[in-house]
Amino acid sequence: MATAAEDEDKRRNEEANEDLEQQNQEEEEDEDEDEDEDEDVEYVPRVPVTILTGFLGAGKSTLTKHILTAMHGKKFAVIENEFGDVSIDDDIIKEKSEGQIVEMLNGCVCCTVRTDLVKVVKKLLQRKDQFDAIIIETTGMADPAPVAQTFFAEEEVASQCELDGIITVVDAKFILRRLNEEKPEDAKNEAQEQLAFADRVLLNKIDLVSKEEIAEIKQAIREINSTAEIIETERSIVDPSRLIGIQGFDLDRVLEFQPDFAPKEKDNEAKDSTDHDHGHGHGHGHGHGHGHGHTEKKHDRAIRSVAFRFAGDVSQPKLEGWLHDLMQNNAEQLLRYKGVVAIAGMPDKYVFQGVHQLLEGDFTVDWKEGEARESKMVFIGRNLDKLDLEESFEACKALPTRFKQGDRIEFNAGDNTWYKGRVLASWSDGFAYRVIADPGQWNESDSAAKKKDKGDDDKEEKEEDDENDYDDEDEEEEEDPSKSPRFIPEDTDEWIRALGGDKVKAAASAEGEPGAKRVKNDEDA
Ligand SMILES: Nc1nc2c(ncn2[C@@H]2O[C@H](COP(=O)(O)OP(=O)(O)OP(=O)(O)O)[C@@H](O)[C@H]2O)c(=O)[nH]1
Repeated sequence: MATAAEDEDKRRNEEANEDLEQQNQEEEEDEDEDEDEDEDVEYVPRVPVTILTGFLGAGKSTLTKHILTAMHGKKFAVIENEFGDVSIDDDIIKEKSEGQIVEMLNGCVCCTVRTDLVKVVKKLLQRKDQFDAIIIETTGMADPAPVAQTFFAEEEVASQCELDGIITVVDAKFILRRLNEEKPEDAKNEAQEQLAFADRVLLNKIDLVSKEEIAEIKQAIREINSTAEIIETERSIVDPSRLIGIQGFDLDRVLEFQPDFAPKEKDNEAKDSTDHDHGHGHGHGHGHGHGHGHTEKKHDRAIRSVAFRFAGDVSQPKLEGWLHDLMQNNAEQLLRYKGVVAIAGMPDKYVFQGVHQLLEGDFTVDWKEGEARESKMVFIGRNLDKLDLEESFEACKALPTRFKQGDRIEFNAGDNTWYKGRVLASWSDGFAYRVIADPGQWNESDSAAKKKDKGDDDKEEKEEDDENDYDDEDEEEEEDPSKSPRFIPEDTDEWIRALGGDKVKAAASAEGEPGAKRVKNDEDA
């Protein structure tokens, strides 16, 4: 026969489930409404933008001309960026580009003329019905990052344009020399930088090098950027559809990326990362190792890519913290990164990508049935410490939770108050737990008392609240933990504990045992 405690337990469970059902129904209704609203919004496609980079004389203008003539039926607006006032490329390109729009931009697009770039793009957007896409040919010395950033950071530009990809043209004859060039402290090696950002690499002028040299160059490029496709060309001749419309910056497309997980790389990386541990922030890696043996050269390069993959799920709050820390501490070093992550409690893949601190992340498509949930990512940057990245990411792994569905617990609702309640689900919607408080856990007089205790500092705020009774009621409704389920970010004693947590802890330490013991459900009833 059921005891009174069991009956009470059953009743609370039923109430909690009813609440949950009602909430789910409301959420579904909201979603339907959102969809209806979406249907009313006119969808205006954004103008794709391709950035062409590559060292001086690599073959960028040759490529631009080729695209303009070979991509029949498409119209482009080309932004030509040159250092000097005399625009030679302008004339050459205009010759080739009947019906295409060519805008010149003097000065280096990544430094002095960034605001000019915005102006030129805005001007072009006024007649965007006249072209299908924009191509920006940067000067050979340009850093692609600020150019790319313009298309995220400038609101008007970002809302009408989308970065399609960064194409880096490489001069096969000189690239190794450029990559190994020693630079003064703090100076950037532009050739490394341009390769790091690339979504596609055009290995041009292959007529000037041997097959063995091509293999060596590809290896050197791979060390810097393990994800970009390398296309060998002569006179920059390539099917333009391999370069334009690639959606290299599209989050969904990032799903398709396959970082090169060559096993040999792993050994090198581990060694490499310790090499770089001692030198932070000063472009180390140029200064030592003057030998010109090929193995030595590898370790001279400050820019490299590190890629890794992990099986299993990660915790969303931990991942967010990790990405936040990365952006705070390493944004300058991180040139380009992409990742696909399995988040505990979420059916869809989380995809992130970015350039320096401009991180974009979103949930995209679902994990397929039977597909192994795993996380894979690649970081391309300066002086990256692979071990550190791997270890810090591994710390984001979702650990098994202590409590299971139906367990009675106490939880912290973020107001330093412990509420008694029950676990509705674990690893739910990216959080460790979804819980609901027992009925009557929260009441208005407690809340008023808490507010009073907060003292005079909040007086102004309170007056504002009084003026706006309607909003106030809404807020309190939402904050009532007895009415709506709460999400608990982490399975720690700071957020969730066994019923009677403090008492249990005291008892446990009195017995000389570390930590709290689990409490049986019926002990509380
Ligand atoms: N041998 C050889 N020469 C090439 C090839 N591609 C381009 N060139 C030549 O290399 C020179 C430089 O090419 P451009 O296209 O002007 O190079 P760029 O990258 O635009 O140069 P900058 O604007 O100065 O940065 C030109 O004389 C081209 O004709 C190639 O595949 N093989």
